[in-house]
Amino acid sequence: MPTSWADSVSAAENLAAARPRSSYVPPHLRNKPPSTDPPAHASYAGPAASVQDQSGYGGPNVGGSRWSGPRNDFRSGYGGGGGRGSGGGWNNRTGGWDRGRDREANPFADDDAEPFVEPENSGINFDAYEDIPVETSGDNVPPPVNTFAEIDLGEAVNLNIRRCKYVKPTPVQKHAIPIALAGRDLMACAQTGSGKTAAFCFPIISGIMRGQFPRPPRPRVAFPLALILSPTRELSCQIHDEAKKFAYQTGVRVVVAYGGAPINQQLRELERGAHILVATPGRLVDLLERARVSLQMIRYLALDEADRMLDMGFEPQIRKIVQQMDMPPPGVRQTMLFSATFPKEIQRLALDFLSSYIFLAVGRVGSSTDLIVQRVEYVQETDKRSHLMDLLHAQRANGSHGKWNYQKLLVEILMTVVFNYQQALTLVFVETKKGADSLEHWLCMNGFPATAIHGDRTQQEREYALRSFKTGNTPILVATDVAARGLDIPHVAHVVNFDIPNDIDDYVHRIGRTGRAGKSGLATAFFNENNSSVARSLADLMQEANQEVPAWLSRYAARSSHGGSKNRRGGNRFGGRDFRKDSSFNRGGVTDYYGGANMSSGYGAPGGYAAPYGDTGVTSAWD
Ligand SMILES: Nc1ncnc2c1ncn2[C@@H]1O[C@H](COP(=O)(O)OP(=O)(O)OP(=O)(O)O)[C@@H](O)[C@H]1O
Repeated sequence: MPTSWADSVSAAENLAAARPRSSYVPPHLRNKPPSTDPPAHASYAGPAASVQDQSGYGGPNVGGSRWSGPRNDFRSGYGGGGGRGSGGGWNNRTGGWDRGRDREANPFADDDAEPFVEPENSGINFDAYEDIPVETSGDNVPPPVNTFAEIDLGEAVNLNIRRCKYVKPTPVQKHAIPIALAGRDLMACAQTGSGKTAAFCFPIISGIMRGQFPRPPRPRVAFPLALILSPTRELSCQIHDEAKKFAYQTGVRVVVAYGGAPINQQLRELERGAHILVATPGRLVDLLERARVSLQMIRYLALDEADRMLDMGFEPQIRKIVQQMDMPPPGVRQTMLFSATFPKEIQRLALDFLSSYIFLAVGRVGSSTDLIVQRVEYVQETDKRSHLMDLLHAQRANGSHGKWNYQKLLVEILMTVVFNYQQALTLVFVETKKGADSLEHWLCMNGFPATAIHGDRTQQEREYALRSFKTGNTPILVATDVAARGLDIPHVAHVVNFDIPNDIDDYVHRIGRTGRAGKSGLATAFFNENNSSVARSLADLMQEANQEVPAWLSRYAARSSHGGSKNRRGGNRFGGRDFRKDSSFNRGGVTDYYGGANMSSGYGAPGGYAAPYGDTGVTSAWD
């Protein structure tokens, strides 16, 4: 008898291995009554409605009209049996991608070859997340879980969780997964590196596995059931890689589409069928305009880095994709927004995309994790390069010499990283593409193995640079904000903000490339007069993360708060979480949220987004 979740997964794995091959049940047949071989989980015998039953959630918007309306139409065409005559698509045993499932490449194969692999993916300080404050708001919030065993994700997904070496869910997973499995819309804010990708992927994969959907109506057109949008090509690729691991041998097919790469190959992949499409907005709009993708069967929409996706640069494209094509409206599809930062004006804007959503904040909205040791150095513009060189020299010598010395703590962190991983990686953020090229060149000329990534490089160059950095061949990466969000590079020990961003949220995301999954990291910022507009929010952020704030920075902060900070967060950054709790929200005319009213404000409506960021310096992260 299994005594723990790990034991039961292990037992299930043995069982799966022992089971004869012919007993494999493809996903489109899993909800059918059992023939000779009973399903592993009784709950899998039902359609999506049984998920709600399990959760205990009985809110009006889910149990009632939300699910009984157009969503039922989704399933009504299912069950016609047989494969499709031509083309790809799921539910087709003879002609579509199902044919190739046995040949599904093992996405875990590389992990075994990974030289730095750890015995379990629990992180050095994973328990550091346990005490983190969590806030949820909205109607009938489903209760959190403590273990993966409590969540019925299905046998195949459980096996993949084990293959990922995830021992227990992270706090955002504990809360977000039950909410998503209950069919609820969600706006989730949790710190960088805290496992948000799995938090939206697991429920999507599980929902597709247990759901019943009609066959795609047209050949050569992809009709994904889930769409995951992210702001950069590299992040989309990473989410695709992760999702393929989580979906391995579930029968759920994940396809990625992003700009800068040949479209023909992506079209071929799409033709073979895509349950889950991970995409950057620009390439997706292209595919939609070519009528090679239809969104009419979308059942799940996830926006990763949602605040970035809804800010000025991306908003028109997102509106086009979500509101002006053939995607089902809020309430029919399930929408999930995730980020580490959620400015209130973006929360307000997001109302247009959500239906009676739950707001989840793990830690304070927009805060950084205190696993990252943050240092701010006063460095004049002209001295930045030599200062960086000192810093890199000190790092190369494991912190043991050099005029730059961050005392004992720094040495400890670097030594830990060096001893644990042999190869500590350093990510240096600059503001402009030209600046990235020039700093990369200068570092190389001075004997430091550096490469660069920014929006003016070809996709091939970008991918090469990232690969070379990840593998440790080039342990210094100079980057613009194109690498600021979402990228999960395991051995980044040090993030240097050579140029401090104008937007404190960008700073939060940049430093979040280290100190991930419970491990500690170091972030150094070069501050000077040019950054005074961000002094206040930087000092507040550091204080909140229990970091030492230099006295000179506090003086800058005091000065900038008198003069009025240009930073978009202004005074309310640390004030609240769910903006629906603000009195100004209720005064804005959208008063009836908790009564279940339709919140959609539309363009120019009183509750809509009227306050663009102003000069945010977001020049290089668009894909
Ligand atoms: N339950 C878990 N146990 C152990 N490790 C986990 C768990 N969930 C996720 N991870 C690992 O944590 C790391 C960070 O996860 P992820 O990239 O999803 O973070 P994130 O919250 O999306 O970060 P960001 O805000 O930077 O996008 C990844 O390496 C992932 O494999």
